[in-house]
Amino acid sequence: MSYTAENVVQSSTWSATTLFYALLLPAMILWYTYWRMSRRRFYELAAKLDGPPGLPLLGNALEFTGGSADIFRNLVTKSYNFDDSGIVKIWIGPRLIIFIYDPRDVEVILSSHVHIDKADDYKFFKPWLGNGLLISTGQKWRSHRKLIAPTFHLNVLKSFIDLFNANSKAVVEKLKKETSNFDCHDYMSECTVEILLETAMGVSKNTQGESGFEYAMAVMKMCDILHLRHTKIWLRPEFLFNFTQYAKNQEKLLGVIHGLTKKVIKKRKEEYKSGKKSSLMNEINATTNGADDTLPMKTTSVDGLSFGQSSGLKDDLDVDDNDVGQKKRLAFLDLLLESSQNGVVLSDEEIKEQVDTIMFEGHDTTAAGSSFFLSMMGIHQDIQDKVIEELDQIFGDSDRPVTFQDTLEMKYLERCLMETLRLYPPVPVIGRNLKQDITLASCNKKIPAGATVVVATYKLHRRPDIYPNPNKFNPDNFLPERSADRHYYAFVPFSAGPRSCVGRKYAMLKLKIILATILRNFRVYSDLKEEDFQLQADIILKRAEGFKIKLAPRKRAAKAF
Ligand code: HEM
Repeated sequence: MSYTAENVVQSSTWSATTLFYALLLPAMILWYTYWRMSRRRFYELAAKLDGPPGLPLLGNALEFTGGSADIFRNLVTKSYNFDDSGIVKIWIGPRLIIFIYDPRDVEVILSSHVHIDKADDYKFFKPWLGNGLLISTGQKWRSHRKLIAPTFHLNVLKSFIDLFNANSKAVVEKLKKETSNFDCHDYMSECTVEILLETAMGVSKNTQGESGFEYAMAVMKMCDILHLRHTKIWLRPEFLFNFTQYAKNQEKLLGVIHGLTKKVIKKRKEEYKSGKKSSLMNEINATTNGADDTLPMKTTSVDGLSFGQSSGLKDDLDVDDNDVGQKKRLAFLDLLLESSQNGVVLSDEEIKEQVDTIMFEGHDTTAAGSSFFLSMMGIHQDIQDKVIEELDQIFGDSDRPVTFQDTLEMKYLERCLMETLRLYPPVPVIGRNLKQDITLASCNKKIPAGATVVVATYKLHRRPDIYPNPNKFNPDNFLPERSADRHYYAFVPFSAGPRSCVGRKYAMLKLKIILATILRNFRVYSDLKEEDFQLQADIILKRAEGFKIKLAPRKRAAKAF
């Protein structure tokens, strides 16, 4: 054998490689042992919590395979085994996730000013929403929330009523062409995006044109991509996602979405510089100066009306008007622009992030809520009769637009809406990352810092000990005397506490006007029953088969005004 220089190099490379692999395995075992030991307390506390058995290393990850509807059904069915304990622990690889659905435990999380960090799953929103209100945390979230919450004050919302009416009328006109079974979600989605464009961004219908429609479509398609990334495990890592066609589509869609947001902000900024007040600001000032006296100026809440949450709960949307000075009563984008002109509170980028966040949060949630409501009406004809009776009492044969006072009188419709949000909460889970241990109020057990806690709203809302016959659609669950007996945190479709939904009152008011307008014009039917629903919970709860209903013009109905 001849020892050429080439052979010597080859054999030393080989022995170095062998040595590397020979050391790799023990190094990995050592690292893993150290890692497990450093998390010993984490594992000890986790072991005390109930949950289904999992596989080594993978944990319960295999439960998340299959289609969205299969995953949802599987998780809900398996969770029944843990109904007595009120919590379910699962592992996805090294990640510990605890689902909670006892109102006492839900209160510990949602009422806290400490546990406000969103779960890692929200990171897919980053390219779209940046550090907007939904995702941000700490001081940034606190200061922006303080700034934004007053723009959802009831007196600001009242000034949107004409726009809500005009868009409701427009959707009724579009629905007239549907003569057989169809999916109402597309209509609800388009309508909510258009309303948001007008109310939050001040883009009027006349100027929306093609760009408004293109934007609405892009928002809807972006939601689809995000939904996919939440359910398809292989689409989660950035480096794999970036290889797919979805990543390319996402880039294009974000171009459209961010393009319009930037354009609108730029235009409004120029108007501000030239001293031109927006038409929305003028309307709000007219309204808050007493043009509409259905509600005293100071009022933020109305007796007997909870605007979507237990009436005993209060959040920063319920602050007294005295604390929300006249200047702060501006429409969303106007307020952000004014703040940025007057100081350093918000940069252009931050304004863009907040506008994008409102457009996302305000659209898909409301579209799902209204589509579930229409489905319920179609299935429960006797209940629809009562809603129609109430509307006929309020409006008679008149085809006049809905006023704020009318919405206060829609008590039965409101109960149906609340019952819809109970059975089909558009946001079926709320995830938080724990930075500190918490002790569960229901059982005194601890959840360790580092775990993800998921408030399982869907399950909480169907607890048999809180809602008798919990799977039955029964609007009487929201009769005042029944609600009064319940734990405040037993009904949280809009979350609750300091990180509650900032659009809660906006959503309830808008939904009442859209849904009342539809039911003044049509009777809803459904061929399917609730047992036929294939629910999927990606981010927003939906019917996988689509929200199929049928409409028939109402005989006595007022024409769309
Ligand atoms: C039926 C309709 C709606 C439902 C069920 C709903 C539900 C929720 C829920 C459960 C959260 C908490 C999410 C979490 O912590 O992970 C939330 C947050 C939020 N919602 Fe809504 N929402 C609705 C409509 C709206 C509307 C119309 C807007 C705006 C116009 C809006 C804006 C927001 C914002 C900005 C947040 C983040 C608040 C923060 O973290 O401080 N939502 N919503």
